Amino acid sequence: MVDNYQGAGVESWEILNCSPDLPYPFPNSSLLTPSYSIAIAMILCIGNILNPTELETTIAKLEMAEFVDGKATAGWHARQVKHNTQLPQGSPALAIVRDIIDAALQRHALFQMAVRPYIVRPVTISRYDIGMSYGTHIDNALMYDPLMRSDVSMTIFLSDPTTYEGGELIIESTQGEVAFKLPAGSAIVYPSSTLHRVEAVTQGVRLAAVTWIQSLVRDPQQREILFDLDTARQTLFEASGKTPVFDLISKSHANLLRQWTEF
Ligand SMILES: O=C(O)CCC(=O)C(=O)O
Ligand SMILES: [Fe+2]
Repeated sequence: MVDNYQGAGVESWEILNCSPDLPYPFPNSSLLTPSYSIAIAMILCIGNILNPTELETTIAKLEMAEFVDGKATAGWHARQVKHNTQLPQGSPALAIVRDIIDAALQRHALFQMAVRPYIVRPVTISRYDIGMSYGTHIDNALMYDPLMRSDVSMTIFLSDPTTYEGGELIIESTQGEVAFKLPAGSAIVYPSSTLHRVEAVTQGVRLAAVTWIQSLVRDPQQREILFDLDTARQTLFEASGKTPVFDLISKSHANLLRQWTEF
């Protein structure tokens, strides 16, 4: 088996345009259109990570669940700026929602292709009521149970963005800050190496699932090259089948993957 994604219909994948200048949602059926608008490699917004049924079940579980102070799971420095609540370990709702999201991530071809997950942490479910925020921080590089390195951070937005004010995820780069607030059920994946924060919620409630991933390809620029090559060869395959050009790109893709993976 070469990989899981060969021949997958590119049209069925949905990349959202992350550009803050454009209204969301901004579904984009072409994988060839750049979807990341700032200089950090591999910031990707993925539409409909959860389908409507999964989203509905998740929200129903969270509406009845009890949340606790989120400081417990932050590193000693992030704790100072973390003002939110989370589902506690042992919460029945957490177990159900984790299963739903885990299954959704495993079957999602675009997530798999862009992130190349080796270890995906069980999600944390957070809730920001009015006045809550999470100030600028860097995510822990190493995480335990299971022991892993965080390469990719992910937020799955669970609340309809029209139901709350504020709560944008802000990612800092040398070129400035970019704000993300995605439709419910959509996700952003971004390198864990970035400083980021969640703006204060000023109206409504922001629910989100966050997690961290150790990738088979730790370098975001290498991940981006592999993603672009994979996208190009699959688009070529859709257009003209298994041509010699397709074979050449597939060869380069496979051989770079061989050079750059670690586990
Ligand atoms: O809720 C978010 O969008 C991000 C939260 C975050 O940065 C974290 O939990 O480390
Ligand atoms: Fe974070």
